[in-house]
Amino acid sequence: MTPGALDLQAIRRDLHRIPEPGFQEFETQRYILDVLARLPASRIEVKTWRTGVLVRIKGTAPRRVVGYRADMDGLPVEEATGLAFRSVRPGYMHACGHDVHMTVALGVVEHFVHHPVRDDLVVVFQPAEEGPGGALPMRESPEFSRWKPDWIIALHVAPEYPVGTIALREGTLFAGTSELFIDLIGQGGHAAFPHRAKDMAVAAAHLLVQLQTVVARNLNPLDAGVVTIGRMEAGTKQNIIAERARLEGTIRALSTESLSQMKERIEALVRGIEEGFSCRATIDYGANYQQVYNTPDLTREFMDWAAREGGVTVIPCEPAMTGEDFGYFLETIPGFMFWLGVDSPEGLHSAGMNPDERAIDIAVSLLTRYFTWKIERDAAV
Ligand SMILES: CC(=O)N[C@@H](CCC[C@H](N)C(=O)O)C(=O)O
Repeated sequence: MTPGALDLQAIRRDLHRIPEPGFQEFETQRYILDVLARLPASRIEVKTWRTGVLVRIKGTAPRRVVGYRADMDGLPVEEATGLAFRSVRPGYMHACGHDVHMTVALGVVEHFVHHPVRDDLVVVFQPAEEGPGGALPMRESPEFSRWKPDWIIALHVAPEYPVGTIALREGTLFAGTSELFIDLIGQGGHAAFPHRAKDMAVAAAHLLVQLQTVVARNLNPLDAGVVTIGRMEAGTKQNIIAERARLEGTIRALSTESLSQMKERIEALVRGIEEGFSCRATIDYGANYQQVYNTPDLTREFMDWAAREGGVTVIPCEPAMTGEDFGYFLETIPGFMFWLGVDSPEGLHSAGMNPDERAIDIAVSLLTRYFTWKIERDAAV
């Protein structure tokens, strides 16, 4: 195989067709393993962890291990891009760009297989970023621990930035998040006799509105937080009073303290609903993600290098309320994440999300030149 022989556009389109839920990325994993099998075996070692893949590319005189991470899962979104290579999985789509992330990672692997550098490079394909979170259990696994990088980076596609740009900042880039699942249990009954029932549709409607005060009336306006209920259901039929209701959402904040404060407030509101509507309620916080905190000196060094030699426009940006379990890698390993401009007409998690594929080559070139420069520069110091 000759350098640059992988057709990255075709790979991205193949991956785009087969989005899978977190920890069910079986076909995606097989596909990645097949692509890796097309590269010369002498320089790479490949391991699997659950539905993820870890690749170690041997350095020529390794002193350190450099890490790069891509995520793998899709989202429950019915694709509406009209693309010829649209998802073949009804109701599932790569609406968060993980198909692009994996393709860039494969491009990075291919480059370093043919252009080895001094240090070992570990490229991680991590499952379940959208939930329930693959980063923390992967980080704690023996497979990852044995190859633990000394520093690690990752990117995320950014629909709102033009191709040829990247955006990042030192310190907090993404919020800390917690999923939120609230179940309300009342008493069902005939629609004609509300006085003999405990209507959880009405209770859920009240709670939905009250939750809007958690940030607006409790957090310091100079702190950032968000509560979104993305799914709500109640009842079984139009003429039966709903015995049960469920609200599903996510809460986010830029500081751990604010996230705890929001949880306390939610719990107080839910207790109030129990009292006011004579019902029982349970709260489940599901998966919680650590903030993505970019190591300041590494990030600054990368921003300076990228503006000078990266061939991209570097945009210093504000933190975003998106979440990313990459924050768990950054909790114990220095590194950073950056936004990659892909100029999509519709945003992340939308049915029309359609990244400009030119960003793939730009990212592979940026990353491979940066790793090469940094590894050589650090070896010289
Ligand atoms: C980049 C991005 O969109 N990430 C997701 C992460 C999901 C976290 C978790 N499942 C939650 O909903 O809190 C995001 O929604 O920001």
